Amino acid sequence: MNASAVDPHSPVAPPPVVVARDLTKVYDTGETRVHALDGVDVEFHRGAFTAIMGPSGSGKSTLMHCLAGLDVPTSGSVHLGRTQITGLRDAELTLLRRDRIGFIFQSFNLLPMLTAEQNILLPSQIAKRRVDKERFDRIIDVVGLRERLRHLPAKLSGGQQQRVAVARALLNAPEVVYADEPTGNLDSRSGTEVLEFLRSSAKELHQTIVMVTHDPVAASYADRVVFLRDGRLVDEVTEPTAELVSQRLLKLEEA
Ligand SMILES: Nc1ncnc2c1ncn2[C@@H]1O[C@H](COP(=O)(O)OP(=O)(O)OP(=O)(O)O)[C@@H](O)[C@H]1O
Repeated sequence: MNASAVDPHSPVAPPPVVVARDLTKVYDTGETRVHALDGVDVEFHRGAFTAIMGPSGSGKSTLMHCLAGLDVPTSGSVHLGRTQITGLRDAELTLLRRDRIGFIFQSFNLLPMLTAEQNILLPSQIAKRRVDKERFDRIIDVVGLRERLRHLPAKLSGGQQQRVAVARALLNAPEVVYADEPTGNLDSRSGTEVLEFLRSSAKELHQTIVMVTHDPVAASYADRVVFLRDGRLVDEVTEPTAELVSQRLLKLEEA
């Protein structure tokens, strides 16, 4: 069965992969206190592809950073599986991010002197992790990089570079992949390729993906879109279309 089709409210549904409870983040700059997150409760289930949207300054990046252990919330909790990541020490967080979370950024963050293949394998080498050859081959074929494995990043298009970054993030089958504006630097054709790949890896590899985006078209590839305003989760759409997402976003910006 397709894991993304699991009803999360069913009594036999598996527990969510990521759970945030009453998450707050206050930035105190001396003169002002900004409530970047103001009591956010959210869950992400295995194989779900979720987009986080909201007007500029609504707290999207702060939420993703707190979920991923890149930033520490002022209060509230975040669990990844059974691990409560809020409260972990820096060294423990570093290992957790390395071993259990995948990251995709707007800038592809590839090392220029390494080939596509070497870039994809690098995190596993650093972590001294055995590479699952079958998964490697499957991912390479799904992202369509077979003919490009020996190329340096400079010889690849932007879309191909981002596909290398996506393959790198997925290779270790992390419990969750966080993607921060993954198509922000891509032309629309390359962006579509990357989004289609993210969608198929959620559906076919049951990969849990959480993506921050400003783009309603990008968000329409997700199964669910959650909307933030002023640090609060205020709306949600399942099976989104770009039109529906645009309308909801417009409503938030006008409110
Ligand atoms: N380091 C910081 N110090 C002070 N205020 C901050 C800091 N980081 C973020 N903020 C504030 O917190 C709020 C949420 O910021 P955040 O970057 O999470 O929003 P966003 O929705 O990701 O915005 P954008 O869409 O513009 O990237 C904003 O008001 C922002 O100014």
